[in-house]
Amino acid sequence: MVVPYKHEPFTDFLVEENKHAFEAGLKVVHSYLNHDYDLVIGGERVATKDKIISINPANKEEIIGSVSKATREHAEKAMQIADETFKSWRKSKPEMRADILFRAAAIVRRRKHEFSALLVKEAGKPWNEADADTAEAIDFMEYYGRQMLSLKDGIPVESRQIEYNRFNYIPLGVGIVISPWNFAFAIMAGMTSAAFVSGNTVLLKPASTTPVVAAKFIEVLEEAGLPPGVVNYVPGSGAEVGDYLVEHPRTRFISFTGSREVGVRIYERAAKVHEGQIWLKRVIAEMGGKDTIVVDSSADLELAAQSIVASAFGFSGQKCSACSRAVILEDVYDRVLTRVVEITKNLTVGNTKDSTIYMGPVIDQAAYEKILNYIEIGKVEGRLVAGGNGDNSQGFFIEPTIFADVSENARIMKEEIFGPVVAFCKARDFDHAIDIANNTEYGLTGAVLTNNRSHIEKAREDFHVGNLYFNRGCTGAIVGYQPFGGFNMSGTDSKAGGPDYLLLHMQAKTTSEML
Ligand SMILES: NC(=O)c1ccc[n+]([C@@H]2O[C@H](COP(=O)([O-])OP(=O)(O)OC[C@H]3O[C@@H](n4cnc5c(N)ncnc54)[C@H](O)[C@@H]3O)[C@@H](O)[C@H]2O)c1
Ligand SMILES: N[C@@H](CCC=O)C(=O)O
Repeated sequence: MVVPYKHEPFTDFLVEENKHAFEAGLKVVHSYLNHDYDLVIGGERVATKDKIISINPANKEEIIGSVSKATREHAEKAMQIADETFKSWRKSKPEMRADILFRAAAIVRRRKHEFSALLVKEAGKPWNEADADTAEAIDFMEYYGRQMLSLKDGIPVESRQIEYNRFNYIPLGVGIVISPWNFAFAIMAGMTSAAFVSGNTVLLKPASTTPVVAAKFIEVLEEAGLPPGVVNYVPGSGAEVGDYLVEHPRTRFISFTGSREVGVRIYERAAKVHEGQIWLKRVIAEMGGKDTIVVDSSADLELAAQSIVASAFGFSGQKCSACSRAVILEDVYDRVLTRVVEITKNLTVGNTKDSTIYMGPVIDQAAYEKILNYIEIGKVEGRLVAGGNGDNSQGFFIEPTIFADVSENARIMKEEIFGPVVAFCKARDFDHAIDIANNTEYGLTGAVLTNNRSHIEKAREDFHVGNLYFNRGCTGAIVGYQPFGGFNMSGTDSKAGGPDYLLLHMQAKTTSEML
């Protein structure tokens, strides 16, 4: 019997011992900086001349690793191997597949601070955010392993006296896992684990800015006993390898997490049936957000201000769940804004190798430019009350930025910025606040700060987001506790870390035997 699932606790870095343990993790990562990582196809290492160079976004000079870059030929080879491996893997015992995940989780837990330190280096995460990312990766493995055990015998259905009916879930086939850089470990590991524990084989294409943590995860899976060919590691260009695999007739499903733009492209391309294809591809797509915190007049205003700051600027606002719109009822608007500005002006920005830094860099030059461009738009659409500047001399740093008095139809109220920028908007009353919150094509997360029960009930019914929180911020869902996924253009609401997630990777089969 496995012990009941419980989420991995977060580390308190005020405890000296934990701080030292994390520093030791950073040293381990330093010992393998600038190493080469090969593709892994059918268990074989394949080196290519063309490389993806992964750098530290806080220090452009520091190379995290050079990663081989798959071409279409490599992708084709990996597809053939995954397709072949599926013939045996689909019949492997679910208990064995779950055991591999439990062992992989145990290996990561033992090397927890090393993995988090790698996220500090490769993604520019502050220590607490990196620690949460690693904890979530462990949680996904522990949770999906248990989910597989609970689904392995199917669900009872009725039988008449003359027959014996069964209803079981079987795997789909080869899945393409395309992961983002912002939860470079958790989301990548979660999507991959769900796919293979359900009996599918996988081609994993991680984000090009964070491929090293994915290479390390592959090593963990090998150590945990995953047979060759079940998960194949094929980092490469989205346009070249991504499109090729999405359109491949042997691709059975695509599990994607990333931007709306790429998600829609994948959804459209996957819908086309190609020659030789004998199924309709399934697409699991989790995309962007434009998430809102609503504060009413009855709220604890200090809690509201702290929640807005943490949700807007944690990991530099680079979360699909980040608060990029604060909608405040007009009678408390000035007080909340003043307090948020005050807290924000005390936040530290810099290289997160130092544990005391609150906010690190944004991920790369393209993100830096895009965010600064939105800041320029914000200067026209609102009143700049904090931040507004960037510095990319060493890394890609942008100050936490607040715009006040932004109209509900402004671009910075509608478009995902994916950086440390929050817009404040005034609402006449609570109904107006919920209308503003819903006035976007996304529907991922939201929060309401209130002590008014009827406002809670109204928001529960009318605030149209996949993850709605009361009296807290809008980030930080925990696997198995707050299944995560959004409505509308935020994706297919697949609810990662929830009880239905594995079913998206399987198909139900009914068998009926006459007695
Ligand atoms: N809803 C969620 O659960 C969730 C979680 C994390 C991030 N996100 C979203 O992800 C975005 C940030 O991540 P990102 O910058 O890595 O997103 P992105 O869409 O740029 O990239 C995501 C992945 O898609 C790949 N890709 C790019 N073009 C492709 C193509 N043509 N075919 C196939 N794959 C292709 C990328 O290489 C990467 O691996 C934000 O919009 C954020 O809101 C959503
Ligand atoms: N699951 C994370 C967000 C993932 C997207 O970036 C949260 O709940 O904050």
